[in-house]
Amino acid sequence: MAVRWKAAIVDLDGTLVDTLGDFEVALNRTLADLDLPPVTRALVERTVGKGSEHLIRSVLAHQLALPEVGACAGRDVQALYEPAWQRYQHHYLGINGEFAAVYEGVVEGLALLQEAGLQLACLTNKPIAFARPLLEAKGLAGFFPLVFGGDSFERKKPDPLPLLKTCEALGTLPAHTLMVGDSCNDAQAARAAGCEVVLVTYGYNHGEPIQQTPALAWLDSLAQLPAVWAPKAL
Ligand SMILES: O=C(O)COP(=O)(O)O
Ligand SMILES: [Mg+2]
Repeated sequence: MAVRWKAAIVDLDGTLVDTLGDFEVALNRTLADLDLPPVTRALVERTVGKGSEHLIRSVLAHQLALPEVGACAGRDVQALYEPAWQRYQHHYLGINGEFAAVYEGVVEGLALLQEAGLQLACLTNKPIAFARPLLEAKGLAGFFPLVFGGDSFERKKPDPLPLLKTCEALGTLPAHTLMVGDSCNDAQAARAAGCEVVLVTYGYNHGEPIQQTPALAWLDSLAQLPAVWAPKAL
């Protein structure tokens, strides 16, 4: 069956790898350094998806507002952001991949995309310095000749710019490039760039059901990708 796309751009966190454990550990070591209480995994799950800067700012705001923390001069998000970002990079790079797992069906799904003749690029909102070693550690780097992070371009998803730039690097038109992601950020960026989008149901979407987000398909596993181009195979 001929596939109408020449390339696929694949998201990382929540689509290829379940990284909530890494986020939780790196954030909680950062918060401990700053003498702030730990976050819950549920808060992390609701907050990831818009890059590390957004994650750190949101978590600091949430923890500083806890009744047990109490107001203290000079301890606001603005003042704590820079030290938090420094500690977070240190801790994240120290554990990158250790508390994370590749989702079932990912290796099979990526192999199916390759067999269908699609070029692959990984496009994540996490910093490129975190993304490359994570893909290496999880045995997925070989699938992706192109990897771009949240700091690779001027703006992050949901802005269409990173998708347009990735299409340029792939040498494909957005209309011939499929986006595979787990959140409304991926879908919004794809729509604005002119790429079709397939969403997985098992990732992180700010606590909202992903089925509310328009997409070509919502898949429980990347191994179901052929159903998108050959619906009768289901
Ligand atoms: O770091 C994040 O915010 C999530 O990144 P993602 O784009 O790979 O889902
Ligand atoms: Mg994601």
